[in-house]
Amino acid sequence: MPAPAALLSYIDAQTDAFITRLAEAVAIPSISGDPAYRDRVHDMSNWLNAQLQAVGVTTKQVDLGTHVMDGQTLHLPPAILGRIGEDKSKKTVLIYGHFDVQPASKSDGWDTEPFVLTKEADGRLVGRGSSDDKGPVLGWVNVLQWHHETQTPLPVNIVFCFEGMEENGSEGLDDLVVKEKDGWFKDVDCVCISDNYWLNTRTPALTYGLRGLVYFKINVSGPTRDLHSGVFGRMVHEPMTDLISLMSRLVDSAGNILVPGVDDMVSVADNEERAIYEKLDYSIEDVESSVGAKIALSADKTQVLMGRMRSPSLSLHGIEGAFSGPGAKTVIPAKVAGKFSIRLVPPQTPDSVTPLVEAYLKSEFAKLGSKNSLHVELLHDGKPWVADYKHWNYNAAIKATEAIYSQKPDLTREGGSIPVTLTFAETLGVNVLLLPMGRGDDGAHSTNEKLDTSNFIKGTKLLGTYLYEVGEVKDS
Ligand SMILES: C[C@H](N)C(=O)N[C@@H](Cc1c[nH]cn1)C(=O)O
Ligand SMILES: [Zn+2]
Ligand SMILES: [Zn+2]
Repeated sequence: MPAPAALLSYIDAQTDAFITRLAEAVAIPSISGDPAYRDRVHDMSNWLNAQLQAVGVTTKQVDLGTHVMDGQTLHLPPAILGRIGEDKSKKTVLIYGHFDVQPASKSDGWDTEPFVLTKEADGRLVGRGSSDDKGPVLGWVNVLQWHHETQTPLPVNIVFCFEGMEENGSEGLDDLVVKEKDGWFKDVDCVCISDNYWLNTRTPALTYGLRGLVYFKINVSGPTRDLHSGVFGRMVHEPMTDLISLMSRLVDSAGNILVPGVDDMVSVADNEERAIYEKLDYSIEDVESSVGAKIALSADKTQVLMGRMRSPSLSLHGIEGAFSGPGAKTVIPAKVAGKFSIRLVPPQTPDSVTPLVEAYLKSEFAKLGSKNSLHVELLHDGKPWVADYKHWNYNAAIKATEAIYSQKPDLTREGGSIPVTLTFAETLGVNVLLLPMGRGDDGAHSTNEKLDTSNFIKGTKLLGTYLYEVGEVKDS
């Protein structure tokens, strides 16, 4: 049965109400990576839990214990497990999403307040989390609302798993999935995650791969306090000088990873594999308009796409403890910490890459002849994931996309990471599908993050239609 026409017209009619609900969600600054905002992530868990209950979902909030961040012991935000439908004749879909967000402040260069959802004249809904991942999570709630109000049974049983630590390594969630394998997650037939983006701004996508991640912090320390550069400059080893030197040895300007062995783990694409990327609807203009500058690493679109989808990448993120304020402070910082991460692709794993990075940093540091101290920390990690896109779960999503967008979706691999994806696939032994709602230029993790109203509304219809297509699947 296709999605009922009444559901689709209800979604259109509720556009303003759905945007108002998204605005409420965006207004809660649920930044998981900043201890100062941890209570707000808890608030967000409570808010979403109430929204789910209001549309008929049975839920429980699960305490995931504590963890240490920046030297502080913090309570992890409770995950939300939900369930609606217990009909043994129907398939059971596990839906995952996250309600935490990346940090954002106006001073980063936002044109509007990041935690005030602002509707632009062209339909863009601008605000932190609009696309990653509050809009998609609320897409599911929107679909349930019609079923609840009209007392229409769902075409499938749904199990939900929503978390508030995805942007920081999904701490505690893997253990919960393993623990609930034969409990809450018993009978799950497939997984659907809406937490990534189309490749471009035109073509809907289904995603069958994610890169993994190892995120490092390299601490360099020396003096017991910050020093005056006029008094101590050229008298002592300076931590920042050592750190910059180390960080400059990690990656070159063409994106090559300089840690020996890391790039070599990945085979070169043959012609058959290149053809997959050649066929995708993408151009150098797409990447350059998304980033707002003509800075693509190559003029060859296939090369650029493979850089994101099937190659590892190393990015330098920042330096804690470095002077970054206005003015010209003549300080020698006493201790600094550089942060960088490597996105991993098969066959790389955190276990195979981490020792190479640690050994390289230690040997390069030794070459500096510095008397400062180096301490390398792995902050979090996740394995890469690739799925079988010939599975019925993908066929259902292809049909749903054609029904809503009258277009065949691109089949993509995502450059980002969602650590729990592989855990679902391996622990539950089921197929996982990524069904993105937003466009490639949404600016997730960036300033002025947005979700287009049309993507929010059509994306809601897509999620609903996908459930009806899964409900139609007869085999396995
Ligand atoms: C793709 C997903 N929406 C996402 O943004 N994932 C994050 C996960 C992460 C890991 N460490 C910090 N964040 C990402 O890929 O960066
Ligand atoms: Zn996300
Ligand atoms: Zn994210």
